Amino acid sequence: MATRTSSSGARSGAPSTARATGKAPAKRPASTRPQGRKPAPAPRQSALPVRIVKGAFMGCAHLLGGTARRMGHGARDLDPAHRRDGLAFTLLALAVVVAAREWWALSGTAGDAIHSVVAGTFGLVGVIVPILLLATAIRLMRHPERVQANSRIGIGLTAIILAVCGIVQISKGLPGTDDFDALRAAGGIVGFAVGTPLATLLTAPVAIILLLLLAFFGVLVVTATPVHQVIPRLRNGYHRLTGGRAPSDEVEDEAPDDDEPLVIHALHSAVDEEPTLARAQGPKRRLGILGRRARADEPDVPDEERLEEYVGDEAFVRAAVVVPDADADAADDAREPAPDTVPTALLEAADRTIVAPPATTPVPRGEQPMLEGDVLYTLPAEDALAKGAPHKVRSAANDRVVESLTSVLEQFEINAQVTGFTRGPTVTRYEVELGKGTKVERVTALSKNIAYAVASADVRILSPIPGKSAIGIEIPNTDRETVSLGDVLRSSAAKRTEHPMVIGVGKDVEGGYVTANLAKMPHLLVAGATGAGKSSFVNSMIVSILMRATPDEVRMVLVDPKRVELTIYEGIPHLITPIITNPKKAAEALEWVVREMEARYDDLANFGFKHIDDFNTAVRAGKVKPLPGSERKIATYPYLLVVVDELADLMMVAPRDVEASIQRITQLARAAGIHLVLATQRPSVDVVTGLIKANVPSRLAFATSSLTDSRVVLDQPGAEKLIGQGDALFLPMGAAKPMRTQGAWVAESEIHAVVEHVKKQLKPTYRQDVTVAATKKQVDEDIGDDLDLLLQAAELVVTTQFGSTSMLQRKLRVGFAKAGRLMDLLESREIVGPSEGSKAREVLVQPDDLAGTLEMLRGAPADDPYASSDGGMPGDPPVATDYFDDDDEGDDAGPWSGGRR
Ligand SMILES: Nc1ncnc2c1ncn2[C@@H]1O[C@H](COP(=O)(O)OP(=O)(O)OP(=O)(O)O)[C@@H](O)[C@H]1O
Repeated sequence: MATRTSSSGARSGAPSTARATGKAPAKRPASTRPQGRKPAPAPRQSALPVRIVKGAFMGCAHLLGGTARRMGHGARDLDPAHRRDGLAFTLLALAVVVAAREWWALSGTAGDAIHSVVAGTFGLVGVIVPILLLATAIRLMRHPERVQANSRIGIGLTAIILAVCGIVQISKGLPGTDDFDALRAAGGIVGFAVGTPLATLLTAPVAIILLLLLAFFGVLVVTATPVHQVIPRLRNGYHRLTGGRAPSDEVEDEAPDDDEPLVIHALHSAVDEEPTLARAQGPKRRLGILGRRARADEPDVPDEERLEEYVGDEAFVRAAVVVPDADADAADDAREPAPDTVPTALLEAADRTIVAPPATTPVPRGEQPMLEGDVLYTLPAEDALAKGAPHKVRSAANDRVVESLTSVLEQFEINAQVTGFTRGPTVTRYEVELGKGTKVERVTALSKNIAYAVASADVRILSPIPGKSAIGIEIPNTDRETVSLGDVLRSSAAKRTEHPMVIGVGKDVEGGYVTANLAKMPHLLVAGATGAGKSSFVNSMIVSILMRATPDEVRMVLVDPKRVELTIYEGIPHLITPIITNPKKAAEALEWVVREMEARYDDLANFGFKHIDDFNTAVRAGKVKPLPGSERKIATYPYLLVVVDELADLMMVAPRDVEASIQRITQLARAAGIHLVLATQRPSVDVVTGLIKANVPSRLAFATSSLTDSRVVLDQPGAEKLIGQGDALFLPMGAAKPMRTQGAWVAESEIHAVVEHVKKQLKPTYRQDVTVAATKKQVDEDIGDDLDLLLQAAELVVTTQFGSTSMLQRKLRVGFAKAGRLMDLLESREIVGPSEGSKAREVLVQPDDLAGTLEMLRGAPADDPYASSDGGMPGDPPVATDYFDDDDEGDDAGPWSGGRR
C-alpha cells in the first residue's frame, strides 16, 4: 500500500500558518474579500491578567508538548544504525562505570550501589563484567548486521557465565542469602541460583562436572563449533599458527555426514575474518572458497579449467560444495550433491556466492544483509543516489496564479475565495472555498477560463479535494522540480519499514514522499503515452529494489521486448533469467511463473502455511523440517518480481496464453510472494483486457493520449490531463481516489553505480527452465498459425451454442474464407456438426466442456517434451513435475540456493 509523509525539511521554510494547516496561505488582495459573508461573532473577552496567565500557561504547555513529540519522532526516525550504535555506546559507558568501581575502586556516591548490583549479581565473576560489556560493545560496532551470530554469541556467553558463577559459588562453600557479604565474595545471586540447588541435589563434585560441561557448551556456541569439529579445528588452528598446511586427510574429516549440512569450518572462520589469508592457502583452499564464495574477478576461467585446477579428490569437492554452517542458521541448507552432479553444482555454487570486496562498507540497516551460506552482501550505500534540490513550498509563480484565480472568480462574480495552496514538485493544488449558496458547478464550469487565465492547458479540477470541503484546482508549476529517488528512499516514509519490496514512487501534490510496497499491491499496471515517464518509473522501481533488497530476498524476471530500456540491468544477481527480449520467450517465462507459483503453493500446503512470509519465518527459525523420507533441504523463497516493460508486444504474439498466465498469476500469486508489474504505452482494451484489468488491482497512470486510455487504466478520466515527465495518478489497491504523484527520477549514472555495486559482489544464478516451454504442445499441422483464432472461434461457438460462419466473420473480424476454414477445423474436431446449408451448424460441445476442448485444440503434450525443448538443456529434468519431488536425487539444493533443479 502506498504511504506518504511530508518532507519536513522542505516545509521548514514555510510561513507558520502553512505549517499549521499543511498548506501555504494564499496572498489575497483586500478587494477580494468574499461578499455576503458575515463576520463570525467575536468571542467574549476575559480580564487581561487572566488572559496573560492563561496565555503563558498554554504557551509553556505547547512548547513542552511539542519538544517531547519532536524528540519522540526524532528517536523513531533515527537511522537503525544509529540506534544500534547507541546500544553499543551505552554498553561501553557501562563497561567504564563498572570497571572504575570494580577494578580501580574509583567511586563517587554511586560506587556502593554499582558494587552491590555487580558483585551482588555475579559475585567474584563481576570482575570480568567490564570485559564482557566492552567485548559486546565492540562486536556490536564492528558487526551490527550479523544479528544471528550476535545472538548466538550472547547465548554462549550466558551459558559460560552461569556455569562459572555456579562453580565459584560451590568452591566458596555455598554461602546463603543470609550472609550477603559472603555471597558477594562467591558466586553472587546468579551463582546461588545455579550452584546451590545443583550441589544440594547432586553433591558438589557432580555439580561441578555438570557446570564444566555447561561452560564447554557455551564455548562451543560462542565459537560456532559443533562437537565433531573440535579436533579438526584445533588441528587447523595449530597448523595456521605454525604456518604449515593442513594434512590432506583433514578435508576428509570435514566431508559432511549425509544428513549433516556442514562444514569447512576452519576455512570458514578464516574467510570470515580475513579473506585474503584464506585465499593464500593453495589451490585446494581456493576451491573451498570457490565452493562458497567465488571471487568476482575470476569469472573468466573456463569451467573445465577451473575444475581441473581445483579438483583434487572427490572428497574435497564434496566438502567444498557444502555450505558452511557456522553463523548460518538452519535456513542455510545445502546438501552434498549426487556424485554426477558435483561439477555443475560446484560451478553453480561458485557462481552464486562471491565474497564482497573487503573494502566495501556495509550499509547499515536493521536486518542483516546476509545471503545463504553466511555470505556478507552489502547493499549499495545510501549516497549512491544523489540528493535533489530542496522542495519549495511557495514561489512567486504560485502567488501570480493565486492572483489570476482570484480575478477569474471576481470577473464571473462567484462567491468563492482561494484559501491556500499546497505546492508539489510538478503541480500546485490551489484550494477554493465556496461562499454560502454558491454552487460547485459554477467553479468547475470555469475550467477553460481558468486555463486561459493561468496560460496552461493542463488544469485539473478536483471537486471536492478528498477529505476537505474545498475545490482543488491543480495547475502545473512553471518552475517544476525533479524528485530524486535518493531523497525518496532516504525519507522516513521509506525507512519506516525494511520490507525489501518497498519502492520509492515519488512525491505527492503536497510535497510528501510517496512509497509503495509492491508485495501489497499485489500487482501493478503502469501505463502512459510515450515519453510520459513510464520507463523512468520502472527504473526507479528496480533501483529501489537493488538499494534495499539482497538477491536472497527479491529475485526478478525482467521482460523488455523493446530491448533498450532494461539492458542496463543485465547481469545483476537479482535476475533469475537473462533479460527476456523475445516476446515468445516472455510468454513462456510467464508460464514458468505460473509453474513456480503452483510449486510454491504445493510447498505451502505440504508444510501447512498460508503465506510465503510465514513459511520463510518458520524456515529461518529452523522450524520447517523436510517431510519424512525426504532429503530435501528447505530454504526460504525470495519474493519474485516480474516486470513486463511492454505488455502490448506480448499480447501481439500470444494474447490468449499471456492473458491466461497473467490471470492465473494475478489470482493466486500473492500468497506465493510473486508480484507482477505490467507496463504499457498502449493502454487500449486489446492490450489491457478486461480480464487483466480485473486481476491487476493497483494502477499507475502517466499522461495518456486520450480520455479513453485514462478510463482503461484508472476507470476514470484524469490521466489525459497529466503533463508528462513523470506526472502520474497513482491508484493503489483499495484507494478510492487516485493520488497525483510526481514520479521519482534516477539518473543513468546513478543506475550504473548501483548496478556495478551489486554486480561486482555476485554473479546471477540463472534458472535454466524459465524460458523453456513446460510441456511442448504439438499443435496439429492443419491448424498451423491459426491456433489463436481457432481457440477464439471454438469459445464463441461453444459459449453461444451457435455454429454460424457469419458470426465468426463478424466477431473475429476475419474474411469469409478464413471463417469457413475455422468452421471446417471445428467440424473436423467434432465441435460443430456438418454444414446444413444456410442454417447454423449444430454445436456438439456443451459450454461445461469448453476448457477441455480448448486444451485439446492447443495440442496434447508430446511423449518426451524435454528432448527438444526450446532453449533448454538436453536432458533437463521435467520442469513442472520435478520442482518439489522430494525423492529425486540431486534436486534438493533448492532453486534459490544456487543449485539448479
Ligand atoms: N520522474 C521524472 N522526473 C523528471 N523527468 C522525467 C521523469 N520521468 C520522465 N522524465 C522525462 O521524460 C522523458 C521520457 O521519459 P520515459 O523515457 O520514462 O518515458 P516513457 O513513458 O517510458 O516513454 P517510452 O514509452 O517511449 O519509453 C525522460 O527522458 C525525462 O526527461
